Amino acid sequence: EWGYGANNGPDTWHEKFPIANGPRQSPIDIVPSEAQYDPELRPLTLRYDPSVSLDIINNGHSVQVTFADDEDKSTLTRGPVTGTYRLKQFHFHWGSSDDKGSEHTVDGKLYPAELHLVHWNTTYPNFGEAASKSDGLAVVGVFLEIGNENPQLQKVLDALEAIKAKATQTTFANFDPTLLLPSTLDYWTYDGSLTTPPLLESVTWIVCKKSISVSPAQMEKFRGLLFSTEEEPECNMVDNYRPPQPLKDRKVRTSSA
Ligand SMILES: O=C(Nc1cc(S(=O)(=O)[N+](=O)[O-])cc([N+](=O)[O-])c1O)Nc1c(F)c(F)c(F)c(F)c1F
Ligand SMILES: [Zn+2]
Repeated sequence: EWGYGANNGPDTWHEKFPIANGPRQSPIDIVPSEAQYDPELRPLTLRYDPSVSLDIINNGHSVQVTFADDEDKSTLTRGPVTGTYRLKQFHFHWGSSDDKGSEHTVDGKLYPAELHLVHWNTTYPNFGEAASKSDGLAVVGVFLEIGNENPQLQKVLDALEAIKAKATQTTFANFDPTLLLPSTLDYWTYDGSLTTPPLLESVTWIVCKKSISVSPAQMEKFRGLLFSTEEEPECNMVDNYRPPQPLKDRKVRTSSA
């Protein structure tokens, strides 16, 4: 089973998922001076409804909050996409120390963590169908930076005690992910992939320029999670990030000059 360890980590994924060496893999190092301002890019419109948040899961790779996606209640529109994309889940990637943890980097800078909000294109019947199409998914990435305690993030962290081990979950109702977003939604965008197997090249990445805060104590809460099940020896869930991949024949566009 793939993971982030020495024997099953990102450098081995190509064995079962050859697309790992494909033309549009994620994450990437974002170089702001090389990003192309595109005046046709519209503001990103995120409209989230807390009533459709369902549960919080330790899936053995990350902590994920899932949403009911049978109606257009939590959507992503405009920005670099056409049509309507529905929020399916959000999750995080983080490090074993504050000097690493994000998947995207900016001029080589790593952040302590990165939030991913995963949406699927409603021109397709469901998430699984969309995930195999080149315009099927849109993931919003938000960097977490060490600073003041983040009260909205704390609601997620307070639920972690109940889902310490892999394959555990609990209900997580009335959570509004809007409160996890930065104050302005200027972004970089490029065509990429899932950053975990199956690494499908179906993601329009929308990486926010502004970060949100996380305190050192809050980072420690993420690090208390386990990759391991209740039956296995404890293995802390840390460094669950894929390193940057070759840009190859791609351009990064920016929504603001
Ligand atoms: O649902 C998925 N979510 C997902 C994506 C990422 S991601 O880091 O790749 N991402 O896109 O942000 C990270 C985590 N995570 O919990 O760490 C995730 O759970 N992945 C996924 C899948 F598991 C499949 F079996 C599949 F068929 C498919 F189409 C998928 F897209
Ligand atoms: Zn992710």
